[in-house]
Amino acid sequence: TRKSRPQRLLKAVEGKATLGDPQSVITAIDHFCRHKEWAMNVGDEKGSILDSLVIELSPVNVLELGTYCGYSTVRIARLLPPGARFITLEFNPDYAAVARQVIGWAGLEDKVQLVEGASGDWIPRLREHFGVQMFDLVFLDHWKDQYLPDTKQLEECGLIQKGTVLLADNVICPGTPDYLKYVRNSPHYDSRYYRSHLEYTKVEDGLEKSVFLGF
Ligand SMILES: Cc1ccc(Cc2cc(O)c(O)c(C(=O)NC/C=C/[C@H]3O[C@@H](n4cnc5c(N)ncnc54)[C@H](O)[C@@H]3O)c2)cc1
Ligand SMILES: [Mg+2]
Repeated sequence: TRKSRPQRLLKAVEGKATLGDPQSVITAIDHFCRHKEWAMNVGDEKGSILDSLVIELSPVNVLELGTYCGYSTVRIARLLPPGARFITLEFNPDYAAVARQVIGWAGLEDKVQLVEGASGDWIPRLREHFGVQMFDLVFLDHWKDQYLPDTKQLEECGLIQKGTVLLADNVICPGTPDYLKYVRNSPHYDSRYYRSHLEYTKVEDGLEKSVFLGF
């Protein structure tokens, strides 16, 4: 059967990137998505905002919701300090399989734990299963209507504590109106919008950074 778009994206990485070189994997994916086939990676423009926030935060415990092909996983993992722990959740087995290979091609498999499953099932189990107490950074990039319920579940499980930074992709396009209203109106979050564009296009989109201030 015809290869899927993620499989074609992986072929582009294998054809163009240098094994063990994360930047070449990022460049190969961006080139593929800009010149061959668009794909819903955070992309180079929003990706550089993500990079600067990861560098500034230097997080020890990171959670990503929605691995897809692993593009943002590689962007984040390549900047993490030694000893950091990075868990990324992906419930589509085909996407997870591609992401494992993309992460492996970047040589970052030792920095990332890709968990195949749904965020709703796994969030309540992260503490006892991985021994993680709280997350310094959560990158939300999965189904847009899942951002709010998953954030509330992370709060309830005590995985969001004072200082935790939530970084949400696509708050304009496709948009996450209920999530945005929640973090912007809540007295427990200090929220800020980083204006950018939908990956590989001129359409407006952006990232929302929300710092949890404690209960
Ligand atoms: C109208 C319109 C359409 C598309 C766009 C363009 C556009 C631009 C973007 O940057 C986008 O992120 C998106 C977008 O829809 N992203 C959804 C991404 C899902 C991935 O996450 C996985 N997943 C979804 N729910 C869960 C879950 N609970 N637990 C674990 N994994 C989950 C899926 O298996 C996918 O791997 C779309 C713009 C406008
Ligand atoms: Mg996105």
